[in-house]
Amino acid sequence: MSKFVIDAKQLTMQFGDYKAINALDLQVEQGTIYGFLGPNGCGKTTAIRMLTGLLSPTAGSVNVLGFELPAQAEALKLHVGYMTQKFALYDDLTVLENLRFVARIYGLSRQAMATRVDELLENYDLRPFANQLAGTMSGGQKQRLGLAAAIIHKPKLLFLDEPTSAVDPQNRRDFWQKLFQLCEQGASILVSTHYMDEAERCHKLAILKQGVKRADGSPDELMAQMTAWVYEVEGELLGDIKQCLVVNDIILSVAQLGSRLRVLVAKSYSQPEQYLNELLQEFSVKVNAVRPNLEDVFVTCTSEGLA
Ligand SMILES: Nc1ncnc2c1ncn2[C@@H]1O[C@H](COP(=O)(O)OP(=O)(O)OP(=O)(O)O)[C@@H](O)[C@H]1O
Repeated sequence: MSKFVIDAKQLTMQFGDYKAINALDLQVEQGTIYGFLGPNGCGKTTAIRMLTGLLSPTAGSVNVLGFELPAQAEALKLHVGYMTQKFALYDDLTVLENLRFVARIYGLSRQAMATRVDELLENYDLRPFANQLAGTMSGGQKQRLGLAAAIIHKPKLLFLDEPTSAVDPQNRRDFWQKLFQLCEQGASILVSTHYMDEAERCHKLAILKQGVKRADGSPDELMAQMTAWVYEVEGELLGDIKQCLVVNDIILSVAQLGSRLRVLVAKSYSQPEQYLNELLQEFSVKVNAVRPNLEDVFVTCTSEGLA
């Protein structure tokens, strides 16, 4: 098998006149966590549904774990796990009943089911809730149950669609720790997210906008390839300073962070610091060059008007 667990070429999904995914090329290496980052409605779920074989693309080709989709979608199902955005288990079954139910769907024998369910109750801190109805659990507990159910059949590839949207930062950290453990055991993971701290944890990621991949690579590569300079402007009258900056074409974004403005300047301009100082000479300001972060990359890639 190729070293790629996902190899998609020119994958396209058209709903009527609208291209939800437009000519997506994607390669995900075995044993890695790959992130899909993008604003609401950019096509993350649609892409994941095509990569799991649940949705047939209107054009392009995709090979997942050696299976050609959509032709071999049925055979692929036993080898992948999929955790959807919303809790997809039964609220009126207990934790134990839910896990046993999913185990039966995947055809685990009685003995294998008992061993695996016990293992998951332990590893995912679900034992104290084993006999509690799933619908009465907290967001974090539901998320652990959702992940346990998605991996009950030990899939080689796991798809997670915004898995942490309903949990607090500590639960998010714990959840990511589990993902890294799964990776160490040989699984590969594709995860969609809105959170920059999650994106930074991925080995590689793609930034999507309106169905088009705007950039991909490791977080470090993406930051190095950024097409904008990043500055922070300190001073008084930040509202007026912002107004003065945003009307300029080479300023891609201005965002207030407490008592500073974070300003992205197009890299096509060669003397950005001098430019900012001249532009803001009527104000008393300090302009500092700073290191880009993933949020800057995201903003640059998804800004309106960028080619
Ligand atoms: N079955 C469908 N029929 C028509 N349009 C659809 C269908 N499924 C998705 N879309 C459209 O495709 C676009 C992408 O939707 P998708 O759910 O993939 O985005 P997303 O990036 O997952 O969004 P979010 O982050 O909000 O979950 C949206 O404009 C959506 O309305």
